[in-house]
Amino acid sequence: TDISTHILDQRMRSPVYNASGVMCRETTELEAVRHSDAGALVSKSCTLEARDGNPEPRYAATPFGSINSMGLPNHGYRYYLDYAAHYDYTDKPLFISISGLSLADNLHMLDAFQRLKRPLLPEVNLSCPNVPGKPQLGYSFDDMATALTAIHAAMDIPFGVKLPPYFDISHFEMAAEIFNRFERLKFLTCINSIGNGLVVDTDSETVLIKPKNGLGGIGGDYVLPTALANVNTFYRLCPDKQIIGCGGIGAGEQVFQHILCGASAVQVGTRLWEEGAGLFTRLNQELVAIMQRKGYQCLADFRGKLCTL
Ligand SMILES: C=Cc1c(C(=O)O)[nH]c(=O)[nH]c1=O
Repeated sequence: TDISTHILDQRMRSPVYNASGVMCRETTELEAVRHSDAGALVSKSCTLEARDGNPEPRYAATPFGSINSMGLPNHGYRYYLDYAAHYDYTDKPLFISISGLSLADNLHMLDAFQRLKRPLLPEVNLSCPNVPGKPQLGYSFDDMATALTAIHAAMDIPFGVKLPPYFDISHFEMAAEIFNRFERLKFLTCINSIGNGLVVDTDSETVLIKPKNGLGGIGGDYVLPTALANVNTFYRLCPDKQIIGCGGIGAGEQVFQHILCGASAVQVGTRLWEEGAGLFTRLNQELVAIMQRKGYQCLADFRGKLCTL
């Protein structure tokens, strides 16, 4: 049973890896993912300068997932640039998440990464919901089109975007029309957390996290139907791009479902935060078991083959 996959021309022995933001801010964390059974790794979204992020508590696990308002804590892009400069790309693909506070910052960082002349894969984050005062690009179609036009003009290497969840068919169509303008935009990672949820503790009658009156991005089981809808809809609307699925993955079954909906690879956030890097070994084993039960030899046997009624 072969669970390998490719993003562009880069082979992954497993289709599963971390979601940006989880187990990827420190080089020690990136190395833990690299030494695990994950098929790739992605770094924490970076900004021009290092950031402490929002006051704690800023992450909480809940019965069916998680809520976070980290506030983009990271060491600044040079830290991840150094990791990318020395990385051994023959091992597993390295994705670099970029989340500048301005288009100029994004262009500056992306240029620095492409000048490394290394096969890293930039994932431009259009969907951070937790930087106070910064509306996320993914929900402003004109601003997103402007930013992607400038990024595409500046980028010689292929890149991807990390997208927020969309919920309205016309929004799917408008977003896809924008993405399809850009040939070197090669992958779409769907979805980021569902922004600005609120989790309340009944006993204390209090929110769980400190920033933003307790509002934060929702992940985990709660978001699986939305994640699958975004994966499958962009899979159908953007046939020249690969889709990376993210959202609601806790077992091999959800890995299978994301791939069935069209994903070429999948990322795990909440479940990885809660379980640790051994998760990847478990997910790979569970995916193999499902494939064997169904008689599939490889991921292409079922990728994108979701049946409709
Ligand atoms: C990059 C900021 C993000 C953050 C964060 O750092 O607060 N949390 C998310 O759930 N998604 C993000 O994209």
